[in-house]
Amino acid sequence: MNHLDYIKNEFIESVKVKEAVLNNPKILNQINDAANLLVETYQKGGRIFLAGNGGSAADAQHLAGELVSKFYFDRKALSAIALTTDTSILTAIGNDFDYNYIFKRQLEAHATPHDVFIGITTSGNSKNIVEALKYAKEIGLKSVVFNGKDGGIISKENLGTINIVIPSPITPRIQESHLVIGHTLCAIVEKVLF
Ligand SMILES: O=C(CO)[C@@H](O)[C@H](O)[C@H](O)[C@H](O)COP(=O)(O)O
Ligand SMILES: [Zn+2]
Repeated sequence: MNHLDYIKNEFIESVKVKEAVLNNPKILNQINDAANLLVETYQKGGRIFLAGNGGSAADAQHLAGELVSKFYFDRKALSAIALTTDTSILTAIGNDFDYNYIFKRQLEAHATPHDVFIGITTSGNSKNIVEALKYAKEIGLKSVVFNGKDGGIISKENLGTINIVIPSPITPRIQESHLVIGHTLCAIVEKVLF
């Protein structure tokens, strides 16, 4: 079978969403603000916590890896913790409390108002991200949301300090732009700090 037209179309659609971001000054400024927030957080000794579900859990881990290990060049390790990786903690909280609290409870354990929480969701509706953001707001922990579609509950309830909504209704297309943003933030953090 020949899938070439389908393959080309997938790339075209991916590029279109990225172009929409490139031509949206509001989103570009939000990414700029997020970069400055991360730089300031590290300069003051803070840490970054990240979370998401499914593919966005993988993105959270991917970006934590860039910061803790290295991105473009070797430099001091930066503290970044993905809240998606410890199955004992995740199953205990899910089992003993509720799946909606798997990230909030970990923030309660580890985060301070000097840190930043990055919540990754394509719908803005995932309850465990919503609960984590509500808690962050409550304790004065700043947050960056990689969001999409109509921004969901997170946009309606204004839960993120910086709420970046990718203008697409398609989950994978949104995730692809989230990754460009995440990589760009890692690059800026590394460039400014080292
Ligand atoms: O990677 C994908 C789809 O590309 C899926 O695993 C996707 O991340 C999952 O369905 C998530 O549960 C969706 O959650 P969210 O983006 O709405 O917060
Ligand atoms: Zn996916």
